[in-house]
Amino acid sequence: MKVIEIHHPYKLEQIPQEDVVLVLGFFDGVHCGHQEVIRRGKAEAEKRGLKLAVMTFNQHPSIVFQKIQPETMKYLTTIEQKERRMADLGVDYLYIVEFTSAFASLAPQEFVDQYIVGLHGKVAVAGFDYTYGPREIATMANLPKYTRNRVEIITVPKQMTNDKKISSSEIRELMAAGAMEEVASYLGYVYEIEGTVVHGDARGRTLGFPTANIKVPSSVRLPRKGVYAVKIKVAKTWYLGMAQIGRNITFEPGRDVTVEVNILAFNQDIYGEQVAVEWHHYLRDEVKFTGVEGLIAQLKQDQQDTLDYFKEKSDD
Ligand SMILES: Cc1cc2nc3c(=O)[nH]c(=O)nc-3n(C[C@H](O)[C@H](O)[C@H](O)COP(=O)(O)O)c2cc1C
Ligand SMILES: Nc1ncnc2c1ncn2[C@@H]1O[C@H](COP(=O)(O)OP(=O)(O)O)[C@@H](O)[C@H]1O
Repeated sequence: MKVIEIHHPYKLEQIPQEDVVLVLGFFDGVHCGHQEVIRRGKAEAEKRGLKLAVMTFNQHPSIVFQKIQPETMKYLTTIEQKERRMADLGVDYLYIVEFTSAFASLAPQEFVDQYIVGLHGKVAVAGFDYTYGPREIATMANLPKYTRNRVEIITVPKQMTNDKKISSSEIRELMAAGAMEEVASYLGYVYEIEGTVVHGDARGRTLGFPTANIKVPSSVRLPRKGVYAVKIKVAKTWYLGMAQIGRNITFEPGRDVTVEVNILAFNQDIYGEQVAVEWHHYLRDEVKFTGVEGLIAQLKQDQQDTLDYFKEKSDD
């Protein structure tokens, strides 16, 4: 897959000179609904012997339209995660357009001329609610008016599970509730974050439960605070772990939220490693203990609960 980063206006030499099926969307999370749209594009591309291109943005349009501060936006996928999932879905060209005011102010006709026809889109595929300008006029229903027979248009209807629309906002709500199994069923994979192992207060080892403190970019959306059964990938190997997203309230009231993972049956120095954490199951809320004994007893219980959870899952 070739990644093409675009800053409006693009340079002609950036655009591959071949016809493509072009799939449009922001695709935060690349969830089951998104996957369906992209698979539809892939099928159309294969049918016609064309390459598959996807156009997404470097940041969410609401940063420009609703004047949201970029650092407060929390995403389900980083650009790198999105790229990997797109590559896995068989995308040939991934356009990442910088969502700037200049780009946002394109009229629908300009957008279609420059960013669908101009990117050699012979077929445009998007979800039913895709917009490319003012909500009232820049709809999928109006797209033929602007493409004027130059492009075949395929609108993918909303994808449902249990009578609910699969949407990034629904997934964000489930994340805020810690409902990670449901999150996984909507995403089509277990929610995953990536970060670097940094130094903490070196207290974990004194409790008998060393924890890898994971620094994640501020744009990464974390599940609700609490304790989870997780899997963690260290140097290409996956391990079981128990994690806490919290403030270590027993020791340091008021400190920032940290992500820490005690890796089960593991004893290595991994400071500086890039790791990935899969959030499988919410176990409990963070508790303020009156002494370390209570915390240690609870950590032993968490370890057992984690093992039980994964054992039950593998028995299914
Ligand atoms: C699975 C797990 C559960 C935890 N639960 C709690 C908790 O309920 N209350 C709390 O104050 N700290 C909890 N902690 C955080 C410990 O207090 C923390 O790991 C310890 O202070 C070590 O911090 P350090 O890595 O900065 O040295 C938990 C940590 C893990 C890994
Ligand atoms: N089972 C384990 N789980 C997590 N980290 C471990 C484990 N065994 C050893 N380590 C190492 O110990 C470090 C954590 O020890 P800890 O005392 O909690 O210190 P810190 O406060 O710096 O995180 C980890 O970053 C890692 O390098």
